[in-house]
Amino acid sequence: MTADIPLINGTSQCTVATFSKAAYEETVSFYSHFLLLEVQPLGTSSAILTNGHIDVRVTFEENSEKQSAVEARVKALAGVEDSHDWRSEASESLVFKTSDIQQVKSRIIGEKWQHQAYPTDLFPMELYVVDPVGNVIGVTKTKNAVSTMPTAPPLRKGVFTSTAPSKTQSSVDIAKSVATSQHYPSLPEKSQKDQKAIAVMTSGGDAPGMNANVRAIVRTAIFKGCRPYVVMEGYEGLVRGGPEYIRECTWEDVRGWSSEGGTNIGTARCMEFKERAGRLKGAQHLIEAGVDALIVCGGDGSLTGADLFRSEWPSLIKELKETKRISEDDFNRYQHLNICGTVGSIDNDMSTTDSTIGAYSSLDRICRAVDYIEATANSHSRAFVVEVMGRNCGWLALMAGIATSADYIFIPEKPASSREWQDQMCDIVAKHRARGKRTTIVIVAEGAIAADLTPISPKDVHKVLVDRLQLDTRVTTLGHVQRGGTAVAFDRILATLQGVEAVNAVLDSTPDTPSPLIAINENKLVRKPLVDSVRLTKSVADAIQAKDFKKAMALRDSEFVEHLNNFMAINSADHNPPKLPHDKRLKIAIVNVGAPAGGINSAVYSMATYCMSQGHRPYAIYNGWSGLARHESVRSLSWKSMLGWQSRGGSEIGTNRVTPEEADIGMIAYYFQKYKFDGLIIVGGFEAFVSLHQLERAREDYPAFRIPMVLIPATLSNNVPGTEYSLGTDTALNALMDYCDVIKQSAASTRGRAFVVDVQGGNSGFLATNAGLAVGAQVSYVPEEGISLEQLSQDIETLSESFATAGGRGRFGKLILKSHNASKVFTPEVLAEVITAEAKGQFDAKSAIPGHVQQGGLPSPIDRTRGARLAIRAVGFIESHQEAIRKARADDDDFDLDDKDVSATAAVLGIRGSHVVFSSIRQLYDFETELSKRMPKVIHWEGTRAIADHLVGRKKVETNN
Ligand SMILES: Nc1ncnc2c1ncn2[C@@H]1O[C@H](COP(=O)(O)OP(=O)(O)OP(=O)(O)O)[C@@H](O)[C@H]1O
Ligand SMILES: O=P(O)(O)OC[C@H]1O[C@](O)(CO)[C@@H](O)[C@@H]1O
Ligand SMILES: [Mg+2]
Repeated sequence: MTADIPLINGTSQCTVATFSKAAYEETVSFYSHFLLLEVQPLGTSSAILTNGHIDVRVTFEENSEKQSAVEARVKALAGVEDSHDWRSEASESLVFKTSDIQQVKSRIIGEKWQHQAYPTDLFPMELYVVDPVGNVIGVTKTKNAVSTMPTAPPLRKGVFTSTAPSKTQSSVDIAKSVATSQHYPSLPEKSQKDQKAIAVMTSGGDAPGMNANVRAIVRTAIFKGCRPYVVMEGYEGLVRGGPEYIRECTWEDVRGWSSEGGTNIGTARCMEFKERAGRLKGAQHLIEAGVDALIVCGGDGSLTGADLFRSEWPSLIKELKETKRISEDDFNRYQHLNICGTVGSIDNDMSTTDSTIGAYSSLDRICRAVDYIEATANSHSRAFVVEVMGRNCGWLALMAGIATSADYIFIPEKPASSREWQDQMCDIVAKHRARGKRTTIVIVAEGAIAADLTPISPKDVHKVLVDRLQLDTRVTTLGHVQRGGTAVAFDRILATLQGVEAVNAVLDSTPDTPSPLIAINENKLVRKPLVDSVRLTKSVADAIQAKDFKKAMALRDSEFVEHLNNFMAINSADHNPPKLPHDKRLKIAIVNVGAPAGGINSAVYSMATYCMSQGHRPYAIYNGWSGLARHESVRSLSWKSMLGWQSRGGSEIGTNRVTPEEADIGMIAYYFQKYKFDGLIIVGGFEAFVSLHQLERAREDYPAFRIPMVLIPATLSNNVPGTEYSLGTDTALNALMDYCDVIKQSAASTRGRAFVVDVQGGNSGFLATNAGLAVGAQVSYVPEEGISLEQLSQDIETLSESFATAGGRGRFGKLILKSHNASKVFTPEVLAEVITAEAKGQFDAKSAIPGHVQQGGLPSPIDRTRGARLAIRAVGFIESHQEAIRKARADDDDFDLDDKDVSATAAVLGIRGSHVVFSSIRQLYDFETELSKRMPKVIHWEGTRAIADHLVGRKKVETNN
């Protein structure tokens, strides 16, 4: 059958639609072959179905300026190679094979539906939806590339038989014909052949964040025009097979999952999969289900299994073919196993990634528990031995040790002989007690061992503390509490972004590309070859088994080693002799500037204790620059005075927003001179950034500032140039996320309600964007974009559609996050009123103001441990720049501020991509800062916004700026 679609002049600006989002999705999932065409004002296009081929014709106006851009875009959308001869003189003709139609579908439907990566900058457009037999079954709107699909009967048949292109027939006419047609098309058999099916499974111990990972994979697969599947119960589901265990999934199936703990698709430890026979069944079942690609979210064991499965695949399918369990066709089609790992495990034991999904949630549970224990331990002056999980890996114990300033930790990577650990632990604990500490916390990793590989149990430790130190001691085994509860913000965001990246990786993969593992290094997602990560992970375990602990440490990721060294240095502060000789010992000051942020106290505590371990003298400038200028508020920090700071929120040494120039820079220089500071660490946000700039400029007039100075960014706004991460952002994100979870629950219970939440962050949309991603908010409005009327009405329309689709069924609470500075006119109250009015009784909206709750109470483990790490790096910076600045300082007349080596001695310590870097304040202030906005020029989280939108199906209106 041949059906022609009339040519349409695409200049029409009307909104045309034929079906609702739900109907659209239903249609898409019913038909496997769709073609969406775009029609631009620049030209015309048509599609003709001829015997298994779709012939797309694109005709461009002569000499159109945008012609080549459009042409390139059409080519890209169609997935055609450059080598295709798709142009002829008068009109262009592009012939797709039927298999190519899928490409068109997957690219265009997916992208169009979510409006991502669409050429909105090029032209307004119209879209046709054409079913496999050539019927136009939908036309969507033209203006600003926003497709509007209000509720209307689905699947109206509209067969256009005119063979002569009609330039007068508008898209409105077409839509009307479609909508008023009385005939429904006979629905063809679902053909899934060429559409990629992507399955996801969770395996091994469950980990908070796995659900967010599954949600992101399912929705991104749909977004990309693929069919998502879930494999229930981990490898057990693969081995059992069938539709009960390998299930196709829909957009709605995963609604709300990012806020749920555990894994909703089940997990297992499957012994059968460890045998070849089990994997053979798994391969057969995957092929039977038509799955093209498998994403495994699990720990080291699961990914070892995945890697083995991948390497064995050719022999597995060969055997399946020879034993006639799969057909020749299937054998040919499933030649390669397209597999990808997203690492989900609380243990954080996979090499090559800094963090596994779930590890920081587990750490959060541990830190809370130890914080609670501290109170009772303090009351009774008791010792507690706390056992934490981590079978072969000490990451949880180590990080908990830093975050709670535990007295001693046991981890499998650094065992000692039985005598050694007993002596060392008793020595440290006894000294801490002698200096007035009333509590003792010892953290034991589940897999702790002595140097002869014999396990060390909490009972063994308890016995030593009682027998040798006569301490009143209790043991607490935290157990599965550590795997329970919902994921922290970091895990939700990591899991979500890794899920999106996993689908991208699967779609990019060719038979020649190695199977990837999606890792994170510092702040950057990276694809690593799965086989290498598995090999490296195994080599750590092998080295431990071989008692080669040095090698085990060397094979561990560098961040792990850094944390361990830091823990030992901080912990030895009060009793080991200082490391550095007298002539290398310095006087280092620390000051807090700006609003309080989680992790600041940890930075001060770690800086001071690390200084002590090195032999430096740490000073605190209390109450910021004004405290110094007015009251000479400088005190040297003592070990005992800082007990418990690690886990406290706010700023123990006091903070405010006053800059040196506002306070009195001359007085500040005088006190710097008086105390003979050799280095300065500033912890704070944008005012701290400005402070560092002012001090650096003032070096000209005040030699006292000719010392190394470093800023550790700390602000929930995360707007300090030179870093992608500021202390306090994680604490704030969690505080906001917890708040949102609670009100979302309320909204969901009421069924028809949306909340507009006011979010802090100055001119930075970081908090709103990332919290939006973590809680699955429908919309986030940020200062970088503002709130346009068009976008607002589009968002209200989308909200209405969603509520209409839900029809009062199911848990359906909606959140709208609004950065406080996104709009002065649209306050949360006004937004809520407008939305309620526009909803016309269908639903209502309320405003919610979390306010300073967002500054967080207890600092998150991420902020505590990063605070420690960055503070110690900052001290290292001051140590390593002494020589350069001393030389420059020697000749006062010749002190050259602009000398590169000199300006490098005043820097911001930041995380940029996969690196921790020091960037000179001069460079940042002069070239990388939008001063009037108090923002960096480059917004590093911009890409996250598009992902957050596509995961909730938000439609974006094109803006001209
Ligand atoms: N060497 C292997 N070969 C084949 N399959 C394996 C292998 N190791 C593990 N698996 C499969 O992966 C499953 C989960 O592995 P494991 O129990 O080690 O958990 P994990 O993925 O490391 O997660 P976690 O340690 O966080 O609980 C196993 O039950 C088994 O089905
Ligand atoms: O809960 P299960 O299956 O007994 O497994 C416990 C193990 O799983 C882990 O929690 C990892 O998920 C390990 O830390 C622990 O040893
Ligand atoms: Mg494991």
